[in-house]
This record gives sequence, structure tokens and C-alpha cells, in this order.
Amino acid sequence: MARRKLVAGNWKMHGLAADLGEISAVSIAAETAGADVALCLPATLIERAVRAAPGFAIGGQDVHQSDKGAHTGCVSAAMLIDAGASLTIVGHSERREAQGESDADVKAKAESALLAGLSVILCVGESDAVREAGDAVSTVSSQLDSSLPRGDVASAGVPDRLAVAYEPIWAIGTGKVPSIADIGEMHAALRERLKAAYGEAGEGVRILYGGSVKATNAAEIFGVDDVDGALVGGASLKTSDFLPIVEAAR
Ligand SMILES: O=C(CO)COP(=O)(O)O
Repeated sequence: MARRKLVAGNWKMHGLAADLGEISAVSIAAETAGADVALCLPATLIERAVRAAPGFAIGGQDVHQSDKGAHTGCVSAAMLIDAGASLTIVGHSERREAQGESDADVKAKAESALLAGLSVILCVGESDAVREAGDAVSTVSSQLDSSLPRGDVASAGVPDRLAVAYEPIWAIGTGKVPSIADIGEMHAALRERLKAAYGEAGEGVRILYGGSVKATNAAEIFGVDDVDGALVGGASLKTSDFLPIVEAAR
């Protein structure tokens, strides 16, 4: 099945008003790109980015599972939408690790975001130790099984508004990338899990690769079956690094 590629940048804890020019430059290039393009920004920058780049897909990096309440420091899906966001990341390994988010938390976050009308990039990925032990595919498959939105929420958001990002933890920010064969094996396994969860609709869910994606390796990674785009960290911060990756997805 032909799926349009999605190249999303995750700015993590980077980005000030001085960087709005980078965002508007990406948004202009995105108008003629052969792929969908998005930037997931710190919450503080979302509203100004939406003003600087009208019509461009701006996202958050996390969302709380509740609509509102006594959750100091958290942001709800309604708040992201209110700021002009159209998507959000959930389940990034940096949050799973540092904030102790479980698969059940990630599932609840994805369901809350989809119900509110956001698109979701749901991240999964294995540690170095799991990869070394030969358990990467089984571990990440079961992580996906227990993080995926289910029930009525799933049918409202699948396949158009859900993407999965496979991000091996050991490849994030390290310059290390799995072999092309390993990426292909993992993405094929995740496609099977998506079809098991959603039937044929699982064919439409995009599976992104993330972890040290650069202009120099993007084209080869995008050529792998069931790689439907990328979630890019460090190389999304500068237009000059990011746009060649977007171009490689054409
Ligand atoms: O974590 C990532 C994107 O969410 C990947 O980060 P890097 O592209 O910097 O390795």
C-alpha cells in the first residue's frame, strides 16, 4: 500500500522566539514538499509558531491523559489544540524513562489526544541491552500492543491520525543507526501488530523511523519497506539540516 511519507521534527527542549524564522522557513518549503512535514515544539513556542507559519503542522511533544485538573506542569489535548497544534508525540523514550511513563499511560495519552482531534505519533523502541540480548522485535512488538489506542477511540483515529515511530533508544542522539535489515525486520513486525489490532486499517498507519536520521542516511532508510517517514531530533533544529531529509522523502 502506498502511504505518503511523514517527516516530523522533534525539537525536544530547544527553541526560543529567536528560532521562529527556522520554523517559517520549513513551513514554506513544506508547501512544495513531496511528503507531509511537521514540527513538534516545546509548548511555550506552539502558539507563536502557528502564527509564524499559518497552515503548517505544529505539534506538542507530550499530552496529559485528562482534559483538565490538578496536574502541575502538564498540558491537555484541548490546550494543545487551543494553542493551534494539530498533532502530538506520545510515549517518547525520554519521557518513558525520565517520567516513568508506562505503556498504559502512553495508551491513555494517545486515546485522549485522538478523541480531542489531534493526530498522534506514538513512540516505541528498545534499549541497547534488549537489542544485544536478541529480544528487540519481541520487546518492541509487545510494547506497541500495550500502548496502542483501542476501542471506539481507535476507530475514530485510525489510520489517518495515528503514526507509530520506531526509535531504538541506543540510536537516539548517538549517531548509531540499526542496519537496514534490522529496520526492515522491525517495521514489518510492527505492521503485523497494527493489522492484528486494526485489521486492514492497520495498513494505513504510518510507521516512522527515528534515531540519528541525517541527510546522509535518510534516503536509504526511506527506501526500506514499511518505513513511512522519520521522526528527527537533532537534525530538525536547523532548516539546512532538516530540509534535505524532507527532500529525501520525496
Ligand atoms: O529522539 C529522536 C526523535 O524523537 C531522535 O533524535 P535524534 O534524531 O537526535 O537522534
